[in-house]
Amino acid sequence: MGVRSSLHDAILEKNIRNELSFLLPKDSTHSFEAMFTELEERQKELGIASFGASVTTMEEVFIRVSNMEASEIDILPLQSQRFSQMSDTLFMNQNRNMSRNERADSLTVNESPAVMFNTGYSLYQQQFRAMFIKRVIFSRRNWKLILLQMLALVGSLALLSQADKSSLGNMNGQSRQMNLGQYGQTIVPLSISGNSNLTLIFLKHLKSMLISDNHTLKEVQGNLMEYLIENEDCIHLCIVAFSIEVKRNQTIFTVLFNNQAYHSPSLALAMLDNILFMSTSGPDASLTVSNKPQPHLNDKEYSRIFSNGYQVALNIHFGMALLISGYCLLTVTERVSGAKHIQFVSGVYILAYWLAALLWDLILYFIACCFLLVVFQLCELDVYVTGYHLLDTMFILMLYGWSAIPLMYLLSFLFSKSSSAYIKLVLFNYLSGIFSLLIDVMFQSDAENNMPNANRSFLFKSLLLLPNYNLAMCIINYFTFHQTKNWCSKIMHATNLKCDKQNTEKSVYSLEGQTIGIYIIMMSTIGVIYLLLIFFWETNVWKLRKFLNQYIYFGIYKKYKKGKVSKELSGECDDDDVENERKRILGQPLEVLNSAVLIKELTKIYFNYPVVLAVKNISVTIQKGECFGLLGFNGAGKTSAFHILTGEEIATTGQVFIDGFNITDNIHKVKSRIGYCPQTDALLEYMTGREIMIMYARVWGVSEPQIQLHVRKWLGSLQLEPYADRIISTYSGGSKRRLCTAIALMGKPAVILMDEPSTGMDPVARRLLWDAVIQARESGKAIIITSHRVEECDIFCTKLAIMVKGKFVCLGSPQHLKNKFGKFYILKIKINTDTHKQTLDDLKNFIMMTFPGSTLKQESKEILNYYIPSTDNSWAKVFGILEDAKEQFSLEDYYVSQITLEQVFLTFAIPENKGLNDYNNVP
Ligand SMILES: Nc1ncnc2c1ncn2[C@@H]1O[C@H](COP(=O)(O)OP(=O)(O)OP(=O)(O)O)[C@@H](O)[C@H]1O
Repeated sequence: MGVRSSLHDAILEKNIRNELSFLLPKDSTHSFEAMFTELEERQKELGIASFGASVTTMEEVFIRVSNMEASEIDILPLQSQRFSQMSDTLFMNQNRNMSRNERADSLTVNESPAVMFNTGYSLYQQQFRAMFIKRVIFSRRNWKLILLQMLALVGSLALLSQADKSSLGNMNGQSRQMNLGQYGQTIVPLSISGNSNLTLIFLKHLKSMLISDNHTLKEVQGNLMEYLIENEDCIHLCIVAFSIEVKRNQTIFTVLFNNQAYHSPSLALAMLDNILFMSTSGPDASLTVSNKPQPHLNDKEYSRIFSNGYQVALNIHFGMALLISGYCLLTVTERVSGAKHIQFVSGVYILAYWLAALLWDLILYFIACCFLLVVFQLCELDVYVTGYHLLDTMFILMLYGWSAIPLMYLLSFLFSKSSSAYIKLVLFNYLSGIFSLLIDVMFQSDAENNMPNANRSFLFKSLLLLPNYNLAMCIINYFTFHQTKNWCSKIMHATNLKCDKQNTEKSVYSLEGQTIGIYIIMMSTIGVIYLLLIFFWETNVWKLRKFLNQYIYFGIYKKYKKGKVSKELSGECDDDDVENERKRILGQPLEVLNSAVLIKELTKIYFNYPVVLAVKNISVTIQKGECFGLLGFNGAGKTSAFHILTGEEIATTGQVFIDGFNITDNIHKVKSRIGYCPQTDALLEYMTGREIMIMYARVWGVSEPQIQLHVRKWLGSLQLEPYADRIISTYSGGSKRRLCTAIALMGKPAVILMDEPSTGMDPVARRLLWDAVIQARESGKAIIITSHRVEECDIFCTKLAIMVKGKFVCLGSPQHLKNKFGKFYILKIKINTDTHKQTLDDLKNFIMMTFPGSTLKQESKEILNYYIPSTDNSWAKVFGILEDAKEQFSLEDYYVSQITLEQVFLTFAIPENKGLNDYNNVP
């Protein structure tokens, strides 16, 4: 054909779809005129839509310097000649622009054996497994946190129970020995009036008795009563006192007791009896006197049975709040970081996602409960752990987990930070437990409160929706029920206990009286209710948001901002390509358009204050095997459009069809058809690169035996193998982007969306990314990409749109845009350093005369940089003239290229500019 016939050593670099790219050796610039002349003359005959030329970029030089040829993966195998010589590259386009070389084949995923994807139940099973393993890995990597939560539960219970232990342990009355030693070292005053044998013997035994416990015997002269009242020491230390009065044939023993000491009367009498017994039976004789309360349940003890149940419930609440609230951490983190959205977009079933999470969290919770039962045992809370009670308690605790964990998941939707979610949920759990109990106690016991019965019953029914209330009531009633039963078995006729047969023989699980049946039923039920609410939220919140956005907010906005809506959202555009595309889409039915992605009059308004019109009525189609580049400045609306395409945001008006499915109506069908690399790295940072890739391979349904190979291949394709077994949080920014890209590409999506995928990547990594994107495009996938690197889009995008303030301002292939908006060539002339000033002036005059309207944009000692109008100056003419000038002015070198896409793009930074017709505005 034209290029080869004129230039034999031209190398076909790429041949993709309707686009050819040649490498032209620099030595052959003399033949360029003939080649371009032939192309221009035979343009129609050869079916060439447009063509252009560009020069080697610095980036290519950088890669060369980076020794890529030494690497196993030679990503630029065909470009070796480009770097050794300063050559021009010719692009021939038929509406499409160039692509990367086709030889990055050592990486190609297309060559590997066909990957089998599971569907149906096997896929569900695989996804459940992936989600479960993800949770296990999180717990394994954060084992300290998990352990801390468990310790918080058992620790708080153990500590709090320790404080109550005395009251809990003293349920049975204990006997007490009547012994003066129990009061420490005391003073025993003794007053003797008169003498008798008996007095002497008494004195002897009293002394021997007191000496053993180091008590002080104080013989009082005078009035004993006065001594007892007035002596400072005695006021505190005299528990008993003796008085002996000898009257003729009579000796009177009087024993006095301190009536502030609870046991002193019986103690005093016991001492006197002991001494008298020793007097009659010898010094070794002794009487041991003890008191033991009768098993009688007074009102105080009766209320203690109940209060102890309450104490356990209150103590458990604190630890449970610390433990249960922790189950929101991963859920909030995944949602906020966008990792959950990527998982759903990759096709994870909602059921698999939540049930796997619940199963693993229940396993962890079960382990914590086992520790808790050990603490019950250690705290002597026998009623919960003896015999089959252990199983009952475990059953109650597990039911609480079943109801509380889904509630934590549900409430986690309210938070946007995991740390604040945890703190707030701890408070919620603790306070809801405490206050619900308070309300219960207040309204149960306060017979005088004048709340109507209906309201009271409503209040109690509402409390039953709180897992914490149900747990507390189970703990309390279980304790009370068994303690009451215990007491009833000891005292058959306890007046204040209901010990009748009906009460003592009923089951603790019954629904009547102070039992736990109703709470057990409620915990089982609300667990299911909360799970259903989660599924409802996940599946229907979309519809609710759609209704609010499209009908309520937009309806109101339209009413009050009629003028703005008709002006800004009309969809009309000055650019004929944008307008034609819009008309084509509006004028043809969906089936005729038959595109992988169809965006039809899409508008996105953020109804915040102030209202932001982010996307303003854009329409475009993207076919299979096409790569659509969305260019725009910061805040142009690219990410908003992306969010709508992935179902993260709701379109205010308009429709988006992905693979034929309307995303606004059927978001769930669309999801498994998208591979998405978001703007921010939505990775699970506690996993390794390999682990996350394996997880996504399972999510996509890659058959188990093929997973390792498939993952290795994708890790290799983006040169991630060396870091594959490192935790993602230790990756560099560029490596994280590569991983995100690999995840977006690895499945079997029909459409791949990439939001600034190359941000932070070095040139080598970028090349790898381009190769991977090109391979995906060639395999028939539709790709939509946003990037601030315009040259990147120039390389692999087949269609481009530049977005300014939410609108498309131009649309078409890169070559088309360059031809349309860049009505000039860039000419760089390298002059010899020894060129005379006169010759230089002659050269400048020559250029200005030969190419009228040219502008000298830059001038340095060696280089002259001109912009030459392309109208009336064909490629052939320019090359012909410059070849002559090269000899005439002894130029060292020159090259001509068309303008870059970046220059086209930058012109739109000035809104008044409509392309590059006035190249004084060109940067
Ligand atoms: N959640 C939001 N709430 C309110 N306004 C928003 C929200 N997200 C984006 N915007 C606004 O919408 C406009 C478009 O933002 P968007 O993020 O889509 O731009 P972009 O082209 O992706 O920018 P960048 O290149 O910086 O990523 C901006 O004015 C932005 O402030």
